[in-house]
Amino acid sequence: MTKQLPPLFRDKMIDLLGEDEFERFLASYDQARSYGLRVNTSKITKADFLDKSPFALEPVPWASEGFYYEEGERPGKHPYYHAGLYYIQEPSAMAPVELLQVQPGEKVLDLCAAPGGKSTQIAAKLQGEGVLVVNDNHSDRVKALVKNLELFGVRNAVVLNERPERMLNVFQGYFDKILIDAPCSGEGMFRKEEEMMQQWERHSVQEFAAMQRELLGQAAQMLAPGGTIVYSTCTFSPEENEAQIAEFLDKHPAFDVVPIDRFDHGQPDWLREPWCEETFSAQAREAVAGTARLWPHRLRGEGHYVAVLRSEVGAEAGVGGRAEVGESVRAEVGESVRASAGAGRSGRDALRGKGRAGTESRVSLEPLQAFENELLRSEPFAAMRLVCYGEHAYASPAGLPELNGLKVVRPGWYIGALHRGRFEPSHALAMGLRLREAKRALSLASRDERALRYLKGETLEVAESEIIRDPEVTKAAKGYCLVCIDEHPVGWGKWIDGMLKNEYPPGWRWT
Ligand SMILES: C[S@@+](CC[C@H](N)C(=O)[O-])C[C@H]1O[C@@H](n2cnc3c(N)ncnc32)[C@H](O)[C@@H]1O
Repeated sequence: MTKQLPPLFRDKMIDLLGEDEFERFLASYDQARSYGLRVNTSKITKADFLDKSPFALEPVPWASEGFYYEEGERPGKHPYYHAGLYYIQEPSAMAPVELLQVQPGEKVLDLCAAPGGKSTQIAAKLQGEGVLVVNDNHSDRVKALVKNLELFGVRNAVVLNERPERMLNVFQGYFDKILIDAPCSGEGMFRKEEEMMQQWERHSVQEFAAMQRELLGQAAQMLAPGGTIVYSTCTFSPEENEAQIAEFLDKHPAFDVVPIDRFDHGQPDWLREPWCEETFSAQAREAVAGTARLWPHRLRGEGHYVAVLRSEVGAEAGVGGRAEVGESVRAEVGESVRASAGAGRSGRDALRGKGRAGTESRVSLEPLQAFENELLRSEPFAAMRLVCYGEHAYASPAGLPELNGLKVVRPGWYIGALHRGRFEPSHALAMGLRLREAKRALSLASRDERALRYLKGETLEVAESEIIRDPEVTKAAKGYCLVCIDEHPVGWGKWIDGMLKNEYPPGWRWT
């Protein structure tokens, strides 16, 4: 393995680390890597998960919900994975969100979010309260992001597929917290993913540094006064790390670095030729010592860099000044979602929406209301804004600005389709519910062979007595029911005469 490191990378690391430290660093490439998962505490408490965990777990010291599991375990092949009880995540990658210190109720942006590892971590910290906007400019990667958020049962996320410069006017000074998990040269991932080495040879560090500089400036404009940005990369190069932060601090005097004590420090000494120009202020150079480096030879995880940047409480909103948008933000018919109904019940009998052709349509909400009355014990959308996109209904988190003109992939929690007078609940709705919220449900034990058969998409034999319902409220067993495994929702089924018709989506099935 060590022989295959790109020679230029090897030479640069010797220059940065010195011969002795480099030898220790190099030896880490021959050591086994660590594997991690993070418990979804919006679905299950850590204690309950540890009680029923089928894997031997050991806490990741820097991530409150993170655990190491042993090589050879296959957490992706367990019904609890399909129930969204955890996310499989490299342990060092858990650090940035932990350092963002997200609190329930905050407005949080994950600017470079796909495939969503850190978005799901933020969502768990928000506990369903507040607003989570996640964005990625890569349209294919956004699909995985949507799937991971749905699997995690996130209710309060909006998914965008935008270039950040087009978001500036809409979100000027809006967010309490912003994560920039920046596109980078990926040097810290060489051990985990060897193909990153070929990618490193194709793209220069300078190419990524230019993108990172822009992203930092754009995030500053979308941050509320007193807000926090966490900037992270999975690379070692000072050009993409300390130099980005020093340059940002010199350009944005309203920001300070919040020092991180838990990890090795950032390296002011590396702010020099041949890696960087030596033009940074003494203050900025000193401040980068408060940023963090996660080294694969000094902890159980891959290589990362993290900086926490806080803006002054009294700073002007959008501290970078007014948004400079290269092109005007225009409405994209068919891409944007018109939100027109309030959250109140009275405004819910019909929704005005936009169809793909851009024609205004009125969508009757009666079938959705009938479904809620029949199936849902709680009112999960009560504090949200219902929006329609063609036939598709979403519950959007309260307090969002109008998103017109932006490429919105999900304006909120996807509830289902209103089609020819019927309501078809979405898989995302099932994943975002709890067993206690359903008036009709089936809970299979994970050891019951039908649990796996359900996940494979098979029709099941289910006795009427197995359908959980409160006879006071719902007498009939017939119809939609929330299917759970060990009481955790995994999807919908339709029960009739001793059979459960399987509604588990084909793209999600156990293979
Ligand atoms: C390091 S990855 C993010 C990983 C993700 N945070 C996670 O934890 O799963 C960086 C992401 O940035 C996206 N990206 C690159 N340039 C971008 C830009 N200008 N704006 C938004 N996203 C961008 C890439 O498509 C990529 O998905």
